[in-house]
Amino acid sequence: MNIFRTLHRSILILFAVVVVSILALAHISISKIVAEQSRAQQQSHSPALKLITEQLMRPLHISQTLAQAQELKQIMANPQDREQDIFAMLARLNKEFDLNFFIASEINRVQYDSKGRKLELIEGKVDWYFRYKAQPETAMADIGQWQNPQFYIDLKIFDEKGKFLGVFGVGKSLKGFTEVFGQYKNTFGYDFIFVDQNKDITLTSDIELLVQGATFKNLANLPWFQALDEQQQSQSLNNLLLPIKGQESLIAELNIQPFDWTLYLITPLESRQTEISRGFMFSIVTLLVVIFGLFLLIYNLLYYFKKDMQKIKQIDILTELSNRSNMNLKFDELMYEKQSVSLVLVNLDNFKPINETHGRKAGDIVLRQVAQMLQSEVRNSDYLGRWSGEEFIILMPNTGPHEAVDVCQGLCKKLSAMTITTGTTSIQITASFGVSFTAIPRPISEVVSAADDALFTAKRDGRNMVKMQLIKAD
Ligand SMILES: Nc1nc2c(ncn2[C@@H]2O[C@H](COP(=O)(O)OP(=O)(O)OP(=O)(O)O)[C@@H](O)[C@H]2O)c(=O)[nH]1
Repeated sequence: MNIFRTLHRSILILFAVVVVSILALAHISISKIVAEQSRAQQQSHSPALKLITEQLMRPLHISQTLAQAQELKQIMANPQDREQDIFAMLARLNKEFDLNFFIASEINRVQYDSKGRKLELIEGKVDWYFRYKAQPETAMADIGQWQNPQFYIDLKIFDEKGKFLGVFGVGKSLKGFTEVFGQYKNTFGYDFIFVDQNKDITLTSDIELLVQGATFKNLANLPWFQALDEQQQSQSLNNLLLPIKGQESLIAELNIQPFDWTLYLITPLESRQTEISRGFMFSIVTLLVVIFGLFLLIYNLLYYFKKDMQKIKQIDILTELSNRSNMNLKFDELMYEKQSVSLVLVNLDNFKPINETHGRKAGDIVLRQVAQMLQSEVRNSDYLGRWSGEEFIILMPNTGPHEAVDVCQGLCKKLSAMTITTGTTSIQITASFGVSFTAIPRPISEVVSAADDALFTAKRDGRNMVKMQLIKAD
């Protein structure tokens, strides 16, 4: 049946739509997760870069710029005569940049700082100076002054002829760093560990790892680093996923070129998971809403198909009139309501020869046009249906048999006057009518049987006429 094919096809199309939607949404969800993941990745890096720029690069940049100044080189070439100028310059810089500055002179082996202090650079006593002097690097970052630890950037100063004049340095209290790190940790949930070329932890957001006294903690002593195998320890730790302090954490590694320091950015996955899962949940909810929407659509379509099929089941396909079973139901309804009914059987005369002469298709056209004509002519209160092959039935509620006969006379006349055209041929038809009546509830078979008798009489008496047969007991 066509309806089944249509239903089948629609379900297949819907199924395809559902599958395509799920695939599309899955794709979108994955893209979202990846985007979220990348965003979280970037978000974790960008504040770190900002921190490096503000806290490390700025002092470096300031000191590098100042180290180029002729005034500094002149003072450092002749420090013993210009001590006042040195202190005045350092105090001025301190005021301007809010950093501690110092000059360590090679000429008189004295260190001057912006707080107005002087310190003799004696070998064996002031370690850093002689250690640094011996190294080839011209810029170095270090932690010193252990009573109040400072982060230092030291630059070697040379005169025009390349003679070593000493060191110009910028210092920043470690306390300031700890505060900034604390803020970053609260906002972004991650830890910083800066290590120098010896893997000594110079700056960190983890207070437990901060330098104590004059001793640095070393990366190699941290439990999570020790848990790595030798190969991992010697390679980059970038993108390693490790349990650190009981939390799965992702490590990002950044090299800070000018000092040959390395920054390890440790992000506990939990902080990222919340963000990513938020995006993921949104996609899942969207997916469920779409699936639910499609489900509702399919459900409604099936519902309407079912209704349509029920309707189709009650309708004769050729004539589109109510079929026999539907007319049986209508009759039962009228009986249930205790209505009197006239029942009419309308049988086309000599229909077999029409089929034989003009073909069955033409016969179908005749049946369809007769059905249309009868439908337009019966009263609004009447029910018309196809009873069998070339036979129609009319139920006339609350209509006496004589009134029904009158209505049928009119129909009989109209039918005989009808010309049906099928392609090039015109066909004339007539019909015989058998009328019966019931005033009380009865089975349809009894009423139809009486109408059939009347119809037989009409046929026998020459066709194209209306006959009535009442049920004996009435
Ligand atoms: N084209 C067409 N023919 C049908 C259909 N249903 C039944 N018929 C034909 O209707 C014809 C009925 O023939 P008969 O029962 O001999 O009746 P008749 O030729 O009309 O003669 P009377 O009723 O005695 O006037 C048969 O040839 C059936 O094949 C249909 O749906 N379409």
